[in-house]
Amino acid sequence: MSEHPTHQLPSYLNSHELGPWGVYLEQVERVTPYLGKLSKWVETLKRPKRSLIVDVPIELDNGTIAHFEGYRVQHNTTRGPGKGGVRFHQDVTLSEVMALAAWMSVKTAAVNLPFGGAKGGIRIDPRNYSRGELERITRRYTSEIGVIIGPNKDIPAPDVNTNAQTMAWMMDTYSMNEGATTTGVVTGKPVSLGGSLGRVEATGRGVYVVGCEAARDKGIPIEGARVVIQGFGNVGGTAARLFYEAGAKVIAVQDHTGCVHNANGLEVLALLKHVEEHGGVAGCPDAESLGAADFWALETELLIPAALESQINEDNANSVRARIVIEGANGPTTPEADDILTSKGTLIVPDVLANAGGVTVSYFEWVQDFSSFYWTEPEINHRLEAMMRAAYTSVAAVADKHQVTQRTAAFITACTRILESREVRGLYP
Ligand SMILES: NC(=O)C1=CN([C@@H]2O[C@H](COP(=O)(O)OP(=O)(O)OC[C@H]3O[C@@H](n4cnc5c(N)ncnc54)[C@H](O)[C@@H]3O)[C@@H](O)[C@H]2O)C=CC1
Ligand SMILES: O=C(O)CCC(=O)C(=O)O
Repeated sequence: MSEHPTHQLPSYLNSHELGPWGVYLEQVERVTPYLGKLSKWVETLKRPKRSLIVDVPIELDNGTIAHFEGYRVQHNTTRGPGKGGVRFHQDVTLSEVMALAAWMSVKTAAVNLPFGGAKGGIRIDPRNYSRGELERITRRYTSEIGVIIGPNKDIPAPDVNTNAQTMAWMMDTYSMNEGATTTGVVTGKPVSLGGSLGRVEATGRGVYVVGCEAARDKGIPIEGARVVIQGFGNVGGTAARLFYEAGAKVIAVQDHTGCVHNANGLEVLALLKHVEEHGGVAGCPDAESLGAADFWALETELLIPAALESQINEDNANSVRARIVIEGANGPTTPEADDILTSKGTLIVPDVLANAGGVTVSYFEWVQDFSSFYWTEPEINHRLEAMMRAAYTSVAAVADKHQVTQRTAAFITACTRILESREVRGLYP
């Protein structure tokens, strides 16, 4: 009998040097023993279904031509169309987008939305470009990835440094190329274009809801609880406001401009205004500035990483003194840091559960666009909160049953759903 190398990964997929993709592969390794007979299919989770790298050329305001590298990765579409945001960041890589797409597959399955996972990105620091240049970049990128996106194929949404305006340009470009207005091709659009009420705040609201559930499990009252947040954009800023309004004390915030700290609690509304006016938290009045090492070592009930990947790692995990980590960001904790925190008794509510509020309301938006029937904001928030609570309860129950972390429990739930669908669909075209 000849030996066929059936499980050999393509070289670009198998290195643990590959940053976030390596982290994701490690997470899949950890869940495999819990998948029973379905583990036969686990290889499908270790390779993206489709990865597209595109050149995005535009004319800059000064008349020169610039080229940007863009990506769209569809990790898995077994349970439905690809779904996931588009990131504009100078450090975006294919490995990062592959991992972010894979986490979307796990996330949509963990909360049982009828989607697969996808993600996109452009390697650019948007702060260095004018609004007109960003519009041209977004439109050209949309045309380049237009062959693989669509309301039944893959539906982009906002992520780091993109917003409702970016989605409006994407929707308009796709619609012009198709010759028909197609609102359902992206979510996170302006409400005037078929966007959903509540989408802007949805991810932060979901973080708040599962944060309250986790705090209750740990016997921590939200009123007076200390909260430390990294990232003060869409996710971190909204979560900060909701915890602050519920009586928690947001004692420190870090963003790309620095860290600010006030042991008595920051004035979150004033801080949001300061960021709007100055572009970052640095220089905020009534707060002292803090070095990064001191920021991570702050004693706190809740720590919310809401910026980028691998921020809690083997260099700082030992110093973390948080009782609960709520992962607003995607992939903020490396597997090594996961182990260190877990051994210290820290409860980690994983990204694929904690930040699923955004894609949940994106799902509501997609449904509303298809039916052209729009829901009220209280209706949306009520459904979102119910789905987040149900997802938290079911992941916590799986964690309890198998005596594993909530991350492994969320992966067990999600990978089982994806691989069951894979098995019943079969492989042949
Ligand atoms: N926007 C959404 O609906 C969702 C976002 N996420 C994830 O949440 C995280 C944050 O996304 P958004 O809030 O949308 O982005 P955003 O662009 O609105 O805000 C990003 C924040 O991170 C900060 N930041 C960037 N680099 C940093 C660094 N090196 N150190 C400290 N802070 C830094 C920025 O200053 C900013 O405050 C990302 O991991 C994203 O993938 C997850 C689910 C949905
Ligand atoms: O709203 C969406 O479709 C996806 C949001 C996203 O990119 C994420 O959850 O990481």
